[in-house]
Amino acid sequence: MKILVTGASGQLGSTLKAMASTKQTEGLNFMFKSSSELDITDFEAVREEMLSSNYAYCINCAAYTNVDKAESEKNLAYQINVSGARTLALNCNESKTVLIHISTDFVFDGFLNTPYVEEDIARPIGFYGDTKYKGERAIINNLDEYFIIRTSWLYSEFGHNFMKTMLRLGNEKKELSVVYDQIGTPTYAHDLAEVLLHIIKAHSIDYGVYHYSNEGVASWYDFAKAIFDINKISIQLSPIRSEEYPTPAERPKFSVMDKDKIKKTFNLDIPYWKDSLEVALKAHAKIDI
Ligand SMILES: NC(=O)C1=CN([C@@H]2O[C@H](COP(=O)(O)OP(=O)(O)OC[C@H]3O[C@@H](n4cnc5c(N)ncnc54)[C@H](OP(=O)(O)O)[C@@H]3O)[C@@H](O)[C@H]2O)C=CC1
Ligand SMILES: Cc1cn([C@H]2C[C@H](O)[C@@H](COP(=O)(O)OP(=O)(O)O[C@H]3O[C@@H](C)C(=O)[C@@H](O)[C@H]3O)O2)c(=O)[nH]c1=O
Repeated sequence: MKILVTGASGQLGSTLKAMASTKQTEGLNFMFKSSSELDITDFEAVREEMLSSNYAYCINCAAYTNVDKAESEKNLAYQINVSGARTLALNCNESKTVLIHISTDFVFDGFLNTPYVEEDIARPIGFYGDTKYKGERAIINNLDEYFIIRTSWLYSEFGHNFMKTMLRLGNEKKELSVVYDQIGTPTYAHDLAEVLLHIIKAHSIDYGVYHYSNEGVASWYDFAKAIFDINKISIQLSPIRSEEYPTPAERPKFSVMDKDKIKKTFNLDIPYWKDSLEVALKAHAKIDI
């Protein structure tokens, strides 16, 4: 079975690439395309790629993910997250390829105080979230056979992410302040990638929108504290309010997602975020020597 992976050099793409040589992916024939090899905003290039190979699935790991910069690079963020998603949907439709697309908890405004379900109204408060939501709509309006997986606070040993930022700052600084009034759930990219492979191997036709993160709830402060505790990094860590850490983009105060739908549909047992963090930190230590 042939699978196209777009945005292959990013965090999730690299995670999938690392898994592609393991037993877990036997029988799956991946074609990994980085941004320079396949630009998802180039309609003709995507069309040619899809029509020339008989892909059963396309996993779209390509995205504009810089939340703060998206506020000033609106055109670029829109092109990648909205037009790119539409281009993939139209071409998947033509070539009968199932699209697995990744979206975000940042489609929600964060005003709820119970976990968001898939049917809750998306009302993004930042431009990144806005483009990700419009990207979801572009897929839903142009394709029937899709899985849109909304995930949150993705981290891993690969690419740029909060875990790696904290490890770097933990080495450089004696004191650090991290916001404690934004609540969500960290997600280890490896756990998410396993779910994507599970959906493919199950040949599922339960198309639609799903929420997936690790289990449990944390603030960014809790996440940072766990990273420092597990790695025994001694740093003076202080909890602060978002107002004390001004950023160009506002982030939702509460973006915990309810995972009942994905758990029931695919019979999943989801790891607790701190258990996965320990696994990720070990994996990071291995590649960092
Ligand atoms: N990171 C996070 O915390 C979260 C991410 N998500 C979603 O998960 C998905 C994967 O995220 P993640 O792996 O962290 O993201 P990354 O930013 O690590 O990777 C995105 C990749 O997309 C590539 N890309 C950018 N523009 C294009 C283009 N026009 N054509 C092809 N490729 C392109 C980038 O290439 P280059 O570097 O060359 O520009 C990069 O390799 C995204 O959809 C994101 O929105 C959801 C929730 C949380
Ligand atoms: C580095 C740092 C960040 N922060 C705050 C800023 C912000 O509110 C929060 C998270 O910081 P980051 O900017 O690293 O994370 P951010 O880019 O906002 O992460 C988001 O990325 C996108 C792609 C998503 O889809 C989301 O699910 C989410 O993972 O931590 C501190 O309080 N202190 C610090 O020293």
